Amino acid sequence: MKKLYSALMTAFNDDGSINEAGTREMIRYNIDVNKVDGLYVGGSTGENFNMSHEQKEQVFKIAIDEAKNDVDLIAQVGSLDLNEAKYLAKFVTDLGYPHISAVTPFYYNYTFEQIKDYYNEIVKDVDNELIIYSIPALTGVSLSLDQFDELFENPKIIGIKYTNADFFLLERVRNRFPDKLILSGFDEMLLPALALGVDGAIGSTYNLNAKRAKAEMNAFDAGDIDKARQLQKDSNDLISALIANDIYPSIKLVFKELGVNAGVTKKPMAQPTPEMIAGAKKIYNDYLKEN
Ligand SMILES: CC(=O)N[C@H](C=O)[C@@H](O)[C@H](O)[C@H](O)CO
Ligand SMILES: CC(=O)C(=O)O
Repeated sequence: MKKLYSALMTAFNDDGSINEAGTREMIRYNIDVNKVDGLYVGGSTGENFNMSHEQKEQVFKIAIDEAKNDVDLIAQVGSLDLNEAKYLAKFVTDLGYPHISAVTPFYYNYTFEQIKDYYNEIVKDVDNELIIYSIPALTGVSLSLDQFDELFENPKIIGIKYTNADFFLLERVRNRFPDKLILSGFDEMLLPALALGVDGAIGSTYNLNAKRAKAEMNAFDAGDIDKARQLQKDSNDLISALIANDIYPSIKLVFKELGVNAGVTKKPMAQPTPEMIAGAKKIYNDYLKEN
């Protein structure tokens, strides 16, 4: 069975502090209504790279406290501060997170040797398994097939969250590492990723659209490609509208239409404008009301 994970959002108050109740509401909605298989905590969608260290700890605590063992949990602990990444890897492992993940270190154009050292350091002192978070469009770091192979020499590194539109590389990765966990990261390209044999998907829009994505996975597994394509088309109408309205703040605004207090994004992410709020209402009415 392929797994579907929502990339958990963090509900913020207007002053940039964490809205704990709202964050818990989103976790519950994902578990109780979306019925996702898991949550990816502290990723891009969670605005991890906007947060203070204390806020990262707070979110990791809230998520596991609310989700308990109801769904799988992956904690993204990667940081430009390797000591922080190592600390958080231990912190979430002690909290009981079954998996960790770490973004490729970015900004300084590290060599592959330095990137490899970063990953080996993060897992060295923790009894946990790590999923590489590869997102070249945001990090500028593209790993090659041979480089993934070298990272996988460490048995604690078990998979890739593959947020990359390079499907040639995805095919090469899938077939070179049949036993590794490959999770697709671009929601709008779920169907081609399924065709190449990914084990599941993690994404921001599953917060709102998990049922359709699950139905698409099921249609694909049943060999009903026409149905899967129709569902991907419907999803992409929604995803296009969310992107045009500014995706992260808009997912939170649509959550409000669903009765979930998702708070706002943290500055410098966009704060809601009247146009954005109207846009989110329209997205809800056009694509989600009947769901
Ligand atoms: C940067 C980012 O948010 N990536 C997400 C996951 O990897 C995706 O879920 C996208 O938000 C989504 O596919 C829309 O492009
Ligand atoms: C999956 C993705 O969106 C994230 O890192 O949040």
